[in-house]
Amino acid sequence: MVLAQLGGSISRALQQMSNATIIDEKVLNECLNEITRALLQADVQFKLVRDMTTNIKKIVNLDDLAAGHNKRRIIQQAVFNELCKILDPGKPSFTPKKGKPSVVMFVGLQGSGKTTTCTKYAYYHQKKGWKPALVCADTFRAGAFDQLKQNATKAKIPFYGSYTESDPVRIAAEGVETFKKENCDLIIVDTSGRHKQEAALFEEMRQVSEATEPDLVIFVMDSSIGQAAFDQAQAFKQSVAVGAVIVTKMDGHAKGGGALSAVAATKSPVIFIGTGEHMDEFEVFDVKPFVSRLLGMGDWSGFMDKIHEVVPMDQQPELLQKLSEGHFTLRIMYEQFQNILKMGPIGQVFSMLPGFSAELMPKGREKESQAKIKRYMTMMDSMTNEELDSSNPKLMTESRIMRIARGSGRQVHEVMEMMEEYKRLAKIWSKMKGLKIPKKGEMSALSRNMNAQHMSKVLPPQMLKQIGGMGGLQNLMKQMGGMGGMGSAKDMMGMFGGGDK
Ligand SMILES: Nc1nc2c(ncn2[C@@H]2O[C@H](COP(=O)(O)OP(=O)(O)OP(=O)(O)O)[C@@H](O)[C@H]2O)c(=O)[nH]1
Repeated sequence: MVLAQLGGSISRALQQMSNATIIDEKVLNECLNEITRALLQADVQFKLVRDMTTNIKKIVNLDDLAAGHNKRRIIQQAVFNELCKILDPGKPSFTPKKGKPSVVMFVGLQGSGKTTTCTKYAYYHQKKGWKPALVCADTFRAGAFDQLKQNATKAKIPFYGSYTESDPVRIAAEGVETFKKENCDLIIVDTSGRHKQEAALFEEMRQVSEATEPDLVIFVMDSSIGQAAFDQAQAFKQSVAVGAVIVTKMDGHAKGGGALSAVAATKSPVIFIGTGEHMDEFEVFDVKPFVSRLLGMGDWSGFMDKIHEVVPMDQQPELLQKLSEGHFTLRIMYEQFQNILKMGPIGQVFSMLPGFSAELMPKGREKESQAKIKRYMTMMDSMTNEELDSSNPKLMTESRIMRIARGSGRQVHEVMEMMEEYKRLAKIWSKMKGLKIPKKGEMSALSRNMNAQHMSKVLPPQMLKQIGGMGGLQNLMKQMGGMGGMGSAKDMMGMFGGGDK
């Protein structure tokens, strides 16, 4: 994840500081020096880093902190606030309203991902019932119109452009006019990529803006933008009224600090992030959860949303009932695997938990574990209903195992390995036996039933250790209660137990 390394370094600096018996000025300075180094290494602009550390020092007055105050928490909070301030200047951007025509113009450096992002933005709104349209005012890059046309056609979004007209101002104005007449409520204007050194192109961008009178100008920026980020972004802001930012390619491994600087230069909030080349790899951006995850402080609301997204509430009681009776079948394991795959990268989900940073989850291992899950599912596809619904592994005789291996095109030892995995999970789940199941509509009661003791029994030891042992777990559960109760123990354990092995 972009910025993961930065987040990891900052978390480590804070951790080191909290290991000190007394936090005095010297310890604080050392910690801030570490944080400064991490920010500079990640390409954050020097002035921004200096301002940030000055502000932290101003907020954290060690003399004023009464004994007993959790100094680490206060410092961590100050770092958190400063990073949030960079990504969100405090004033929200213009938000288009459904049914009311708005013009949104996209600008940015060459290759930043504008054309791709325009379509993602249109598609996102189309799915929510808007009537978007795309105008290609990029006459500079050969193929830009074709690219937009192709994307728009795929998403069934109307588009406007020309192979012959070379004046982008004219195309933009005509396109906007056309779509206004067609009652489109979100008219998106894609422009050519340009650098601040290209004065003529900047003048052209200003003219496109003048001709189309956009309600919102979005600055699209590639997360791998380096040290030059601040000046480039500032140049855009000075020429057109940039009101929001979209950071693309957040799925890569860029250092990402340049993007932080560029956002600061535009004094505009980040509203979406691009997380892949596909149309739906596009997410609404929320500053606090993002920074929280970055610093390994967790994102409870995101975590809960993800869980509810994967298993709808109405499907949970039935499963819990079976588990409380001690019936962990292969079919349940299959469904668990389906949930895990639906949930997307496990690392991303774990990074929402306090104490876990995305950095901790090696990408390679994640791919491997997903491939394994898919392999197991293929083998289970060759099983009979009776086998899937039984919780008696003895049913799986040698001849059945050979049959399943043949049917799924896998090796016998692989089927046996899958059965071992089933037994391991069944053992973990057997500890759920006797759990009191809340009635429908009483799901939050589950969080009361599910005490830390119960949880500690089912979590893999290394996971429990990372959470901070029993104490950490109790804290975690307390926070869960504060967030309205855990959605389902099944989901939580499904991920811990079945996800990352
Ligand atoms: N991995 C990844 N790739 C992306 C993302 N957004 C865009 N891209 C890729 O980045 C490349 C450039 O994207 P374009 O949309 O063509 O960029 P552009 O800003 O319109 O380019 P110019 O018109 O030359 O300025 C393409 O290969 C896209 O598929 C993203 O979020 N993640």
